[in-house]
Amino acid sequence: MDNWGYADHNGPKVWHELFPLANGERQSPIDIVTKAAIYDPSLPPINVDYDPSSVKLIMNSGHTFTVEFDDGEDKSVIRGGPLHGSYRLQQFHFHWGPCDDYGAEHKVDGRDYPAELHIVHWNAEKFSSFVEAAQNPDGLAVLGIFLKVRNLIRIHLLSICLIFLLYQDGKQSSFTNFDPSCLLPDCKEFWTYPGSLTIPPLLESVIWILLKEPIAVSSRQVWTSMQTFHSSCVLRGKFINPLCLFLPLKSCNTPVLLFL
Ligand SMILES: NS(=O)(=O)/N=C1/NCCS1
Ligand SMILES: [Zn+2]
Repeated sequence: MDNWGYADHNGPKVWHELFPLANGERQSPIDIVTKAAIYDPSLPPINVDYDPSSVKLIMNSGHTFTVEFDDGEDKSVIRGGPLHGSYRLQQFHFHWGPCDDYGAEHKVDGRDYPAELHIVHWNAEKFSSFVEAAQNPDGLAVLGIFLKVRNLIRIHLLSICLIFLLYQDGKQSSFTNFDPSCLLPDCKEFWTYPGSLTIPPLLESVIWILLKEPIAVSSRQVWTSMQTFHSSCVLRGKFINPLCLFLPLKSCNTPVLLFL
């Protein structure tokens, strides 16, 4: 089943048929039961240090769109929290659903969020490549951020927009000067646990760091920008780099994103 997906015939319920790790000991995603979480005062704060010039391209992977970074040196790294040393930024991507009621991968006390951002890093202090790091229990660190909407229609619009982009399967576009730390909430309190990739091959090599505070998608802005985005795509008929359309605007202490 190379064409794994999220349908009944190739979705998570049958991934174990070709990816036995699906029945492993530290599989992600999980439901964060907040009352069962244990506060560890010895953990330092999370510290991200991203160089905007390290962004390379945005591509449609067929399951999401991924923004990739130059990870040939320690230009953009994350440190702190449960991590020993620095982990190098490799890419970020989103997960969303067919409607605004669910779509994120992790849950919090059984609650679904409409979408989830994953910022992926690998342990370049111990390993020589992402691929090698991904084979080891402390190889990857993924920073997970939940997305919420001020009113539910908005993530649905995001899905519509991104489905449009996903029809451009395999397409990619160059991209310059983007600092993903603008996508983070001001509050960096987190939950952490040892888990896995949430998509095949489901490798159990991820130290998950999930921020407690979700980021907000503005409603008024999205509606306006959706019209602009739709007309520009229809007029040009070519792959539009969606990240050049994110305009993080700080407001009420939460980065407000313009999803188009
Ligand atoms: N969703 S995820 O971040 O756990 N999965 C990934 N697969 C390849 C790089 S990150
Ligand atoms: Zn992911």
